[in-house]
Amino acid sequence: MSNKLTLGLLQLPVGGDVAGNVRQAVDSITQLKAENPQLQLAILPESFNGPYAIEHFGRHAERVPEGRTCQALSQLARKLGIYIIGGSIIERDDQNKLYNTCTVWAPDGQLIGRHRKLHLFCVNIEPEQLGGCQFDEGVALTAGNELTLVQIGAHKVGIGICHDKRFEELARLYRNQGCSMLVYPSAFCICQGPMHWELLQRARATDNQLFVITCAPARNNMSGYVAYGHSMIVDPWARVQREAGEGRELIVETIDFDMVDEVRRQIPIYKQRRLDVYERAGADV
Ligand SMILES: O=C(O)CCC(=O)C(=O)O
Repeated sequence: MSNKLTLGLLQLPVGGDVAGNVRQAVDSITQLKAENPQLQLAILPESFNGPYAIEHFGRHAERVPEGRTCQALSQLARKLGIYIIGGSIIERDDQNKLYNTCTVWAPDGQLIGRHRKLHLFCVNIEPEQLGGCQFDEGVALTAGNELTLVQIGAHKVGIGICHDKRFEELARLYRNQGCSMLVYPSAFCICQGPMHWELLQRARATDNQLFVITCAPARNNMSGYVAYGHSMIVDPWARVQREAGEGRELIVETIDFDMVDEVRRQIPIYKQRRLDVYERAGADV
């Protein structure tokens, strides 16, 4: 049985028109599937339906799964018969709290995962460092409290959103629970992107010996928050298998999960861990 999966990364520009952003996502996924009938999974960027900006979050928030973006993704997944990892949207719950949420849709249109970003993005980087970056999602958003593991075909996939990928503990927990792929819809900015984007992705892959996938918005120099782009597929050897540039780009790639077992067999670090020592030293592993 084939252990392969064909996936698409949609590195799309995001503007202020929510309906237009959703239409663009639907049209682009439809086009990708028409040109690549073998496509099984489409992945969208963080905040793909509205600007990634504190003052915008409340304006384009919606209920999950009743909201318009969610319904569009559900119908599209069913129509095309594919999985969709729906980047992220701003979710509003019944207590009016807002979350940065990734929804995951099965080929029958059912919602099979809802990940509320666990680690809210909060940095204050001074301008001397590549122009600097100040952001505090906690001003507007509430953090999630759950891991989100979904089944894509035969494969267990762990979901995180952008800043979540800085936290090795989360990736380790997913690995412990049997994941062979981690997906992080993301939107690093042009300050931290050059320093940490690829490094973090390859680090998570090296530690856990699995595929690590990111999908980012296209760069737009006119927006308040300038995204770095560079959507990327890193394989379980921690090699960059595919990488987008900065602009709008649709990537289709087939990944082979046999590689996960191959790496784990040849470099068996998981079995070599000294849990006895770590536990004695106080680690919660
Ligand atoms: O962790 C970072 O440096 C960037 C994170 C980010 O942009 C986000 O979480 O949206």
